[in-house]
Amino acid sequence: MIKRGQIIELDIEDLAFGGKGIARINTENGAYVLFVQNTFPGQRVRAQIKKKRKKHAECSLIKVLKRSPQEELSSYQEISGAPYIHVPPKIQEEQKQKVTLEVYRRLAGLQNIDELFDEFIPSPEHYHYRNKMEYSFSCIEHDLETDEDIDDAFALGFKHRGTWWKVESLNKASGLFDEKWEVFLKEFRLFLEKTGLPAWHPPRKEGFFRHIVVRKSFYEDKLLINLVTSSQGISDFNLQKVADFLKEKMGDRIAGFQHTINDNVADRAKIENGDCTLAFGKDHVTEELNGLLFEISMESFFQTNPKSAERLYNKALDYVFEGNRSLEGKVVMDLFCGTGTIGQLLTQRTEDTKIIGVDIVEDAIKDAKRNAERNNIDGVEFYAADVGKFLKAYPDYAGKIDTIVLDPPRAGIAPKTLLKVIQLGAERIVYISCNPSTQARDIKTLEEYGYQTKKVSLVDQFPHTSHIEAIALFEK
Ligand SMILES: C[S@@+](CC[C@H](N)C(=O)[O-])C[C@H]1O[C@@H](n2cnc3c(N)ncnc32)[C@H](O)[C@@H]1O
Repeated sequence: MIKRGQIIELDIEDLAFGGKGIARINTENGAYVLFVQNTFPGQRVRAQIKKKRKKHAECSLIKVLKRSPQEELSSYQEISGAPYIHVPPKIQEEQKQKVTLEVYRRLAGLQNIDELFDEFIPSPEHYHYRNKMEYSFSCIEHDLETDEDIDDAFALGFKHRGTWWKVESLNKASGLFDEKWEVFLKEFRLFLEKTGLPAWHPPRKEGFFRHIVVRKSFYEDKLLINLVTSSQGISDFNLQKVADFLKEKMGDRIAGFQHTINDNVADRAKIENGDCTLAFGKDHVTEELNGLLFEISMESFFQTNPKSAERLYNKALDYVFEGNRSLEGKVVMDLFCGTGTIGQLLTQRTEDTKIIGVDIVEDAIKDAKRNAERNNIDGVEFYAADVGKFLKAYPDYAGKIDTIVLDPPRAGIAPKTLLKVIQLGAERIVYISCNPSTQARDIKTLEEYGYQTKKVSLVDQFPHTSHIEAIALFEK
């Protein structure tokens, strides 16, 4: 019988939601199922047993030993964040649709999901679609050619799958982000290495270079660069020299270059936070969505695939207005509104509608207010608050809200908050989710309290990953 920690070779036969490949083995107690994250049917893989249950085990992928016959080797460097880079996009999309609809059937109890399913909306671009990328430095490098670790290295790229300390240097474009920048990254790494200052040592929590965060505006075709370092050895660091090198090599593609000193060693600390100096340019970029302009600073949330986000928002608004409804004189709530994009886009389709946006992040609300002003939008009010607390503090909204747009984070809506949302008694709810499994759980509750699921669409915001965005329409 298999044991936890054991390393095993498996043939992946099928796919489950969340990028979990399914393998089966025979044991003395009968057939046994093993799920291996980030794998694809047809692959032979080496995996490690992480969690063992009576009838199944969860494994982590160590290495793909044989590619699936459905894969076509792409010229991009495979990174842990894009396990399906070699699977043709059309096949990725078919698989995503199949496994996601199964989640609604199984977890939400929607046996008629095939009838409710409206459409699968692919990403307009399958490559170079991301508008933000975070690269890590480490002096422990995982060498992709030899599959061995190198200490005292100067690696810059992405974490080796399943580790937080080893980095695989990016030597060519990943296919996800700006190609010109990623081709340049190797040259930038060699330049930074020559400063003599060390890359971060994650286990020892010492070193100088920690991360590079890059934001891209497709509208301006510009990049905002944030170099994050510690303060260890800062007196030997010449920021101007780095700025000059960036200017020389990337020219006016760089909107701004900032240097952040972050000495916080907590693993989950937000890496962009810390003392920030703007070396040149500006500290934000501007993106366009459906004709409206949004200023995005380094820290604020913005949909990662803006071209696909336009399709997502259009579909969500189609659901809000479906059946030629008029929202004139009505109140709409945009809960978990981030920088307020949905509420602002909604005003393009209606007049004299009051929109209330709520998000817990104060900076996002500040951005939302500033962007609404810049786009000359009236009738939208934004509040920085926890949605649950906000609804508790304003019980008078109950019975007065016509439509609610919900777009919670991956973890979904806290059960108590969902009940408060239901108590508002809105006629219609449009629920956007980046995690259909938590959405499916919430659908069960919504249906129990009298909301009927009318339609579900899927939007592929994240090609080459297992992630998918869903939009569901509910009516009372
Ligand atoms: C998926 S984003 C939605 C953003 C927005 N709809 C958009 O498209 O830009 C989820 C948002 O929920 C916010 N959030 C997370 N927990 C929250 C809470 N308890 N109350 C209010 N907002 C919360 C996050 O700050 C984040 O902006």
